[in-house]
Amino acid sequence: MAKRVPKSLKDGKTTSFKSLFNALRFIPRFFKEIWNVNKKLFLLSAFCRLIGALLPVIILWIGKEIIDEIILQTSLENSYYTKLWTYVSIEFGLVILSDLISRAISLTDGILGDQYNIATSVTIIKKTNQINISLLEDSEFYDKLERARTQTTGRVDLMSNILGQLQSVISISTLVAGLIFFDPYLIILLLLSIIPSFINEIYFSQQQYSLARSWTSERRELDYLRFIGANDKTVKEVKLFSLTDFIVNRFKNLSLEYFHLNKKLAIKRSSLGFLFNVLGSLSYYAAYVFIIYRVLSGVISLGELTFLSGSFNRLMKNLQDFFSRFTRISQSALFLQDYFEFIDIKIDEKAKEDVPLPKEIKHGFEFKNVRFSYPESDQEILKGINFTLKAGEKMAFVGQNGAGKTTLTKLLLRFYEPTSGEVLLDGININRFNKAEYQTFFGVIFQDFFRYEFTVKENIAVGNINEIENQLKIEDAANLSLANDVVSELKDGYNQQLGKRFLNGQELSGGQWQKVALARAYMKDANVIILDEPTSALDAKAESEVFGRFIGLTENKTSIIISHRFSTVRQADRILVLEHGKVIEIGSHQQLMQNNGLYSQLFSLQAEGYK
Ligand SMILES: Nc1ncnc2c1ncn2[C@@H]1O[C@H](COP(=O)(O)OP(=O)(O)OP(=O)(O)O)[C@@H](O)[C@H]1O
Repeated sequence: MAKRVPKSLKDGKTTSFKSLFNALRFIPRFFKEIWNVNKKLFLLSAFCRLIGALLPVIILWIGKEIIDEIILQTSLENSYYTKLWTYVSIEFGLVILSDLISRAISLTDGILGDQYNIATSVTIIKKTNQINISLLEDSEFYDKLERARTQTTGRVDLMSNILGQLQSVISISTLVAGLIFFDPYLIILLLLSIIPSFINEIYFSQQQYSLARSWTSERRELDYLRFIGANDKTVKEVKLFSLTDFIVNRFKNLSLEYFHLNKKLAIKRSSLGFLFNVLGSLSYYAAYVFIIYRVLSGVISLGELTFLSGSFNRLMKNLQDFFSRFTRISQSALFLQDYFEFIDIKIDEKAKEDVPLPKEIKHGFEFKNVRFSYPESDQEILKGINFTLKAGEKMAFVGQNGAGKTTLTKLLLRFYEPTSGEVLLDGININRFNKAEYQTFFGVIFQDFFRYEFTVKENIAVGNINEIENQLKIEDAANLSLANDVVSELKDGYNQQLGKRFLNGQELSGGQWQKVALARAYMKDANVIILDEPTSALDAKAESEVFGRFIGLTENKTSIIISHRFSTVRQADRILVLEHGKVIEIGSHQQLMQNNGLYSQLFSLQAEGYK
């Protein structure tokens, strides 16, 4: 982990008000997405909110009529209560309707939110798959991905808040209209009561978001520390090396720093918030006294008093909600910006994919003066590579750790582009083929293959997921990689859950996992098979058997094997020896042994070890 530069709110990296408001421009696009997710439900939610917005003022009005009616009837000699009971029944009906509407709103919001959540998660997974691997290794990009991935609840809240805001606007307008109708001066008191706390809210929420955003990579580090500190995969080493204190201290130091900054902000926000609220209550009571005074002087009725004080109270609450929701909206809109910026990342602008992919390889691949450095690294890993891999040839890559063997295959697979030089397939630069189609040419098992915590069957089928229901093919693949031996020992056979994360999961040994992963390479009828140290964890007998089967099966197939085991390597048609990013030898086992170069030295060294 790189050394971290501590951040505070004063480090100039805070998000400005301008960017906060700027983020609001994504809202129409956001609603278009929600609309596309479920049009009917969206309309229903909007309709409920419209009704919900009009109800408060109607209920207050009916309340006023009830009180005025009571006063009127008590002053009459012959009382007549039908009108009064009608008003009471209407108010009762409206209160029930109001409850129904608010429940309907939270229900529709919940369902819409869940559906939108699913849709965005799917978009993020698909987008991540389209993005160039080199970009995935960029830490700034990783932060963006992290924010897009983790802030789904922020986006769902945003929807409720915006719809709630529209509802508030209608409610506020009707209440203000009522207030203006009776006493326009009350509006001034109302504004006085609300504006200071609004400024307080908006200022602090912007500060809080800035803090959270500038700490994205530290929060990622905290997650990572939590992961290595409490995880079945790392527990052995953590215990054995007594790493718990080291991890705990690192976690504590980092999280306490964040906690203190956050605490400082929260305390400031609450204290100022309290002061401004006192100001709000003062204005409310000033308005109340003003209204009572007008009742006492006979200008307005008692019913109107209840209506006005009720309206004022509600308006104050609605405006408070409106403003605090406004800050929440602009804050979550920043999360929205992260999401849209992520899904808008342009994919492979440079590629001119203008040549159709051949059905099969005629001549082979050629590396021409290929040089390569990893993005954001000055170190040149491949330094002018020239060689051909002929159609149908079995080639082995040999060399010491870090020589560049895996990197060579990554360029062949177009995970990265050469810094200079080119890779050709039958004389055509591989960049000119559609990348996704081109990659289907290959069946690859990487050195760091992934151990999916799925069933055995699914673990094998990931090599060609379209064939997941083809049990015969899965079993054939398992036979070739010796995974069938592993399966026969498992309680649930091919349906055995692997790993320890889920119920009834069974962990495998390193070699057993490798056999299962190797079966993936046989699942598709690939033109080229690449095996990067496929047998490193297998015992000698299993390795020789696996490799024998591989040779037999791939007789006419182009293949690359990366291995440190010379018993495997020697069976290849040709062997390419890499040292410090350069090809220093290439030829058959016999030729290289006669050369007496690095290959023959390494071979003899290993043979010595077996004597
Ligand atoms: N994603 C990456 N970003 C930056 N440097 C990398 C990356 N992957 C590998 N390297 C560097 O590239 C060099 C070559 O790595 P590569 O994995 O190709 O070696 P290799 O010959 O396959 O080694 P091994 O036998 O240990 O698997 C190493 O120095 C490594 O540190």
